[in-house]
Amino acid sequence: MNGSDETATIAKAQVLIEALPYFQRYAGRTFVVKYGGHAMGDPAAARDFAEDIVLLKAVGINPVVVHGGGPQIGTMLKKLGVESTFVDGLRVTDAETAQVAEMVLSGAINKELVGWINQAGGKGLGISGKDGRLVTATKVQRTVKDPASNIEQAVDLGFVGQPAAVDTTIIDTAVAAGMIPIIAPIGAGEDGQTYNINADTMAGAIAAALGAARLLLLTDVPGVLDKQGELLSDLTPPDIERLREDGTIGGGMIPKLETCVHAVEAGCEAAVVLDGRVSHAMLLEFFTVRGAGTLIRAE
Ligand SMILES: Nc1ncnc2c1ncn2[C@@H]1O[C@H](COP(=O)(O)OP(=O)(O)O)[C@@H](O)[C@H]1O
Ligand SMILES: CC(=O)N[C@@H](CCC(=O)OP(=O)(O)O)C(=O)O
Repeated sequence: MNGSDETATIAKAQVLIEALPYFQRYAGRTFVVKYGGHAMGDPAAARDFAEDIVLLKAVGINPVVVHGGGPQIGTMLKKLGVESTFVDGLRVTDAETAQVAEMVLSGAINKELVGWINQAGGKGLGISGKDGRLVTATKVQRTVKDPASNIEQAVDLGFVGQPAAVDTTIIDTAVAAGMIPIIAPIGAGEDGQTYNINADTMAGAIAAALGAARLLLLTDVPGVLDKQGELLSDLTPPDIERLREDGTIGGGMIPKLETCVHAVEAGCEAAVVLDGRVSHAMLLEFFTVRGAGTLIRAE
């Protein structure tokens, strides 16, 4: 072992020693982790992510992974010559787009993630919201303001769904059998219609239904930032409302934080927005005194 290997090993051991009380505190609890499509782009980071998930399982925590894949769906649609548009961060989904989204999310990405988890020594079980009737979806209804008249008008997003009911039996069964559920954000309606669901929304609904100790949203920023770009480390739902009103948060951060508020108000203990680009970001968040990212708790 050379000098720099030794230093790295000592640093890892120090993180693990610091982590011991946290392992005990969370043993037997569920962590729902949303892994976004952007974060998956870097194979080294993906390997670290899979190792962290398997480590959580090894120390007695039950990780449940919900993955995205927006950029990957976009690439496939482009190859097929299909145009994609978004309303409030949601992909307008016609029948062909729904088919492509299911193929990319439930087929390619889901199985790739299962592969990484298995390579890291875990037992991944790849499913979507359809399996075991995990998520029954209903169509999302949205309105947008017409800039000319300032009047709210209904906009049809097609087959974009939201979880209306969550039956966690398949997750409970997989966890009891020592597996790590890896969930694609696709659901079916009562009538069997396939719905494309925003991955943050899917993760929040599952975290709420499981009464998870944590909902973790791994994204491409250090957390929620103030107007000066400084990290806001603790937020409550009223803080989030204020940040929204004064324009501090925008874009994709709005649905993300809506999901966090919904989850913590519906039974998840706390949600965290953190930087999925940072190596071992989850371990730093959970198992160090300093933490990382933005923690959101109900008041
Ligand atoms: N106050 C804020 N703090 C951090 N990010 C913000 C804020 N307001 C808007 N954002 C945007 O939200 C983005 C994260 O949301 P999104 O792009 O939907 O992430 P993901 O693809 O990981 O789901 C950031 O990259 C940033 O551009
Ligand atoms: C309705 C809707 O927008 N669904 C998303 C599902 C994937 C997703 O949310 O992936 P990320 O987390 O990587 O963005 C989409 O079609 O892109």
